[in-house]
Amino acid sequence: MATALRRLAKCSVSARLLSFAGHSRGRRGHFARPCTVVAQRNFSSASTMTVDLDSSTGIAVMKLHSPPVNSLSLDFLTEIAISLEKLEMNKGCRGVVVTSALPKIFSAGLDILEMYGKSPERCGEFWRAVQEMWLKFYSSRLVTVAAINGSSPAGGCLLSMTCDYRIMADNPRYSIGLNETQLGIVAPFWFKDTMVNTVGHRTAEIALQLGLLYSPQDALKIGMVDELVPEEKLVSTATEAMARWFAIPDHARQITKSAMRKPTIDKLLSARETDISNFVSFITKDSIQKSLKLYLENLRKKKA
Ligand SMILES: CCC/C=C/C(=O)SCCNC(=O)CCNC(=O)[C@H](O)C(C)(C)COP(=O)([O-])OP(=O)([O-])OC[C@H]1O[C@@H](n2cnc3c(N)ncnc32)[C@H](O)[C@@H]1OP(=O)([O-])[O-]
Repeated sequence: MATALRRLAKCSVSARLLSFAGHSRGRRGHFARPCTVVAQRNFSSASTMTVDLDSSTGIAVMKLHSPPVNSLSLDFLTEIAISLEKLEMNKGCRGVVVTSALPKIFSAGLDILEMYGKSPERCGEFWRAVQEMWLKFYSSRLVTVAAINGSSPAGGCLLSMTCDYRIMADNPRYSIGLNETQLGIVAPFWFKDTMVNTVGHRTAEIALQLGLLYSPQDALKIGMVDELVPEEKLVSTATEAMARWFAIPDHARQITKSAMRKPTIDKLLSARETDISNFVSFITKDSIQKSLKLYLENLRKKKA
């Protein structure tokens, strides 16, 4: 299953390059044949998520469902990327709302168990999937709205920041931010760039160094999220928000999105392999493995 998913994901990379307005030719200078995707009105992609496309509105709702905390493992990242790819290739789809099917948690971020005690090869494979998920969302032709219905640390925050618009449930028990330094690890340059593009350089500098997690109210103040609503109104508000974006001709909006995001995307595309080897040599260091072990133990103690 995992191998099949990853094979499909490779096909998906080519499709992303084909589908994104403004730069449809891949960096390697060739067109690859897109994957064949059967358009469906409503479909479930896998047990770890549901994707429902309303063909009357063109809005798909992607609900993440990987208990206990929607942590982003290699397989889950691959499934998310493939699901977005299928929607990209469906002409009836114009926008996607990303949310969680789990109570209180949007996503706990990258699966720490994918970074702890794993072989360098596996770490490299995992990191490529993280990159792929980011590339796919950040360059999506679709209008993407994150409906953040729970805590969203680190990679969860990153996923939401790849979207065009973020709406969070107004619950002070939830938090959001890039807290990597609290784990003794470092957000790579493209996490940092996404944060800078979202909240500005100075705020990102403080937030990243201190690994800050913000309450929804504070996240709204710094522009990490765009709107707060009561939790029960989250998905309906997200679909309403979508109408503002749909009112703009798709091609004009897509080319503008590309112009805003292309330099950040190109920076990763031109350094993908180096970024993977940097990650692998960093994460497999004894000192970093010790930090992760300690963090995992603390998570478990907190639970006990
Ligand atoms: C360079 C790299 C960049 C890195 C980027 C990242 O995203 S780094 C990621 C940074 N992410 C973070 O720092 C977030 C850390 N997580 C949290 O802060 C909290 O879990 C929570 C607020 C998300 C949910 O609180 P809650 O009280 O509702 O739930 P709970 O706390 O009781 O956890 C339930 C179970 O899930 C487990 N588990 C949790 N997260 C992860 C994970 N990411 N992965 C794997 N497992 C995880 C937890 O150990 C426990 O397992 P057990 O004991 O049942 O075997």
